[in-house]
Amino acid sequence: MTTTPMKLSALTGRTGLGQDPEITGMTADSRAVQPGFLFAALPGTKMDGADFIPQAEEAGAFAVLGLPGTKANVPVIESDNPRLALAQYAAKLHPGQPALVAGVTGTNGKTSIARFCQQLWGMLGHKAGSLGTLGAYAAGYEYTLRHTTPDPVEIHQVLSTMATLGTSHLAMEVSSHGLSQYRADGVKFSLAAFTNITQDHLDYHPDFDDYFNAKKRLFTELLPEGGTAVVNVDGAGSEEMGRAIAKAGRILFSVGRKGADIRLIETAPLPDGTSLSLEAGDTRYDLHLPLIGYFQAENALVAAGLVIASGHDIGRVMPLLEKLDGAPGRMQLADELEFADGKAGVYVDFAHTPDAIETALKAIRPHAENRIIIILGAGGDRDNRKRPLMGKAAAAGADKVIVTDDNPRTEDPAAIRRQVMEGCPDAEEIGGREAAIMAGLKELRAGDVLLIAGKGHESGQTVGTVTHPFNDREVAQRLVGQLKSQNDQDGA
Ligand SMILES: CC(=O)N[C@H]1[C@@H](OP(=O)(O)OP(=O)(O)OC[C@H]2O[C@@H](n3ccc(=O)[nH]c3=O)[C@H](O)[C@@H]2O)O[C@H](CO)[C@@H](O)[C@@H]1O[C@H](C)C(=O)N[C@@H](C)C(=O)N[C@H](CCC(=O)O)C(=O)O
Ligand SMILES: Nc1ncnc2c1ncn2[C@@H]1O[C@H](COP(=O)(O)OP(=O)(O)OP(=O)(O)O)[C@@H](O)[C@H]1O
Ligand SMILES: N[C@H](CCC[C@H](N)C(=O)O)C(=O)O
Ligand SMILES: [Mg+2]
Repeated sequence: MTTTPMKLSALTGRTGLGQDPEITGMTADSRAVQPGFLFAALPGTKMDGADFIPQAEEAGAFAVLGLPGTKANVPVIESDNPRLALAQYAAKLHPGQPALVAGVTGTNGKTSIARFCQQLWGMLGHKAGSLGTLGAYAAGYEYTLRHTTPDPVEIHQVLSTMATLGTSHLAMEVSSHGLSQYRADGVKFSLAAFTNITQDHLDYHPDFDDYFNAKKRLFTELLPEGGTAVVNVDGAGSEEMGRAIAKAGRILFSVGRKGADIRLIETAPLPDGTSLSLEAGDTRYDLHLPLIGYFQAENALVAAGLVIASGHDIGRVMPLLEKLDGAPGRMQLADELEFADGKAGVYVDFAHTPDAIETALKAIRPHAENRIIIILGAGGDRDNRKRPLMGKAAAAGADKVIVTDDNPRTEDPAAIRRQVMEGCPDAEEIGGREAAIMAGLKELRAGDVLLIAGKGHESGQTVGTVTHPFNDREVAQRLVGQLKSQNDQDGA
């Protein structure tokens, strides 16, 4: 990571500050202040950062950034939008980023697309990276993140490190929280992509319009004029987003069934993937995508669109889709149970919104000769209005529903389960996630599929404020192992 200590005046462009200390770092958390730091006193959702100015000064802050009227004993930089100012200053203090950064937003599909872009660029010979829910990755570099779109200081520390390592292409997820909190406003985007918008995060956004408008910022404010925006035209909200993009003078690259640039003509499920027939210009491509589920095809096309818009020939990019690996925990086959008359697949998926539950169940249906059993819960301290809708989508698309705990966080797990079950009153309720997975496995017969939804790649389950190790795939594999050895013993 590059940090360029700067005089406060040079960093902020402000003069007449009285003192002009050299700033060596910055943070919005008083607990992370070190001598020489600028402390950003941000009004938050729970607390007011201005209340922590004395602690920041005690820890050695040389300056404070805050709303007009902020008082401190060190120089104060007043700003009507201190979050935006923090993002701009972080980009200056930690300079450097991959030359090409593509931002990906939408309710579902961001992580998958970021991962696919990283792989495609890599296959085309670039040093490529991805940043988002799974963490930050580039060749020889892995960094754990607590957020899909981290705070601006962390973003620019990571981007600056990636640039130092020679990363030239980066796909990064830009969440609606990130957009409404200006976390990524210091990033220079060349490209952006939109997947879809359906209900999520209405605990944070006052209404759906606010959620939509936050996502729109990526295209109308962060992507510069003349930049290209790739849109999945089959995604909910894509028409309105497309109009906003065109109105703002950004170039629209559309993919999907009604895509102008890449048109999906036909798709069919295969035992181990999806067949795609596409048209781009006058050329037709018949491909075998090694990923299960139509939604993966949508995401792969958006990724291909970004890579083509980054300057690669479509004829070179398309065949590479046949080599994509799925993102961890997204419709991933965890294990199989074998019976005398056939097998039953156990899949792990990260569906944690009503639309994703519906989509994931539709995606897996062609792979179930018999029943689909779904295990789901809902995260605590998150949008509670989506819970009954998730339950309803589960009941509509599966043959049997088991409602269990996701990450209850600081909420009462039983109360969350009750809210999910408002949408699926006939579901079986099993609080412990491991017990629920075991019950799901024991239900399986030949031709059935078990879909364990909601936690995907996650390596822990957060109960209260403590995160216990828990990974759906590993737990499922261990329990399948137990069942197999039990069956072997019974059969012996
Ligand atoms: C709702 C939300 O997004 N909150 C984020 C926001 O917190 P906030 O500004 O509201 O914080 P607050 O607790 O009210 O405190 C106000 C200020 O006082 C400061 N403070 C507080 C205590 C103290 O002792 N000293 C101090 O300086 C805080 O650092 C903060 O700057 O800014 C914080 C610092 O960046 C984030 O850690 C925090 O994320 C919370 C923990 C969170 O859970 N966020 C999730 C919902 C989130 O951002 N998710 C998105 C979307 C995921 C997806 O769709 O995939 C993500 O990008 O991950
Ligand atoms: N294009 C899509 N349309 C609808 N559902 C999708 C799509 N892509 C993925 N999904 C569903 O959403 C889940 C999460 O996918 P992914 O992690 O790629 O999305 P995300 O936008 O990064 O999610 P998050 O907001 O949690 O970071 C998948 O496991 C799948 O169930
Ligand atoms: N980035 C998403 C992930 C949710 C995953 C799910 N397992 C949950 O805990 O709700 C969020 O923080 O809302
Ligand atoms: Mg993600």
